[in-house]
Amino acid sequence: MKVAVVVFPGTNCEVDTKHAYETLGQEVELVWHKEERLPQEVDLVVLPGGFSYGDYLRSAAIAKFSPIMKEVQSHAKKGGYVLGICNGFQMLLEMGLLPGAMKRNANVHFVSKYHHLKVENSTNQFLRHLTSGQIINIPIAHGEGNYFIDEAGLTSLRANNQILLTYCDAQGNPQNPNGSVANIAGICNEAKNVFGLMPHPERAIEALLGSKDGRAMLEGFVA
Ligand SMILES: NC(=O)CC[C@H](N)C(=O)O
Repeated sequence: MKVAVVVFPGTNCEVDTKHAYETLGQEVELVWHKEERLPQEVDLVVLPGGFSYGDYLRSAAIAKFSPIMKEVQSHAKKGGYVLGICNGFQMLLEMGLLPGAMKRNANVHFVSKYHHLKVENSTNQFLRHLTSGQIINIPIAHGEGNYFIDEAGLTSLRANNQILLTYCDAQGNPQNPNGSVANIAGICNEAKNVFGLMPHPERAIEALLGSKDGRAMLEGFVA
């Protein structure tokens, strides 16, 4: 599988993401955001975490205008897989590839810690190696992770099984570290080829570093 990891000024998770996919035996290319073409025959485009353009205006508000984003849009429109992690999730929202928007965390603090998540739906490529209802532990690190969507949008996310992950405690009781509507930590589009989440699976691929629960997620795309 060929993975393209897009790098913006201010991105800081591209090396971890590349390392994670290389650990899974995949071919990974870092792609500078000024490029106008994605590598040929790319299977998965990852928009990694970080602070693109220093989060000026609001997270990902400027990154969406980068030249490579036209290609990312058309890759997604053709049914190609796109995964947005943290700042990458914020980009997918800004680009309209995923519904909803991100606000500052309700407590206006940057939160950086391990957090339990509940797998809400695993009938998709990304979470297929996990089970619906499973509790996993993955780091979060963000200042703007307060996911917002209106009532009608939430109803349609639920109806189409687009809610992937919610925040919870170790027993699976709902928790909310940032104010997100319905404790949402990750969603996908209706066609289930575009995925966005605030937690960082690429930081949870080795038990030695605290958790390898992210590995199963990243493996979802590997044939
Ligand atoms: N880790 C990240 O990707 C950070 C995302 C974003 N810049 C925020 O703080 O909300």
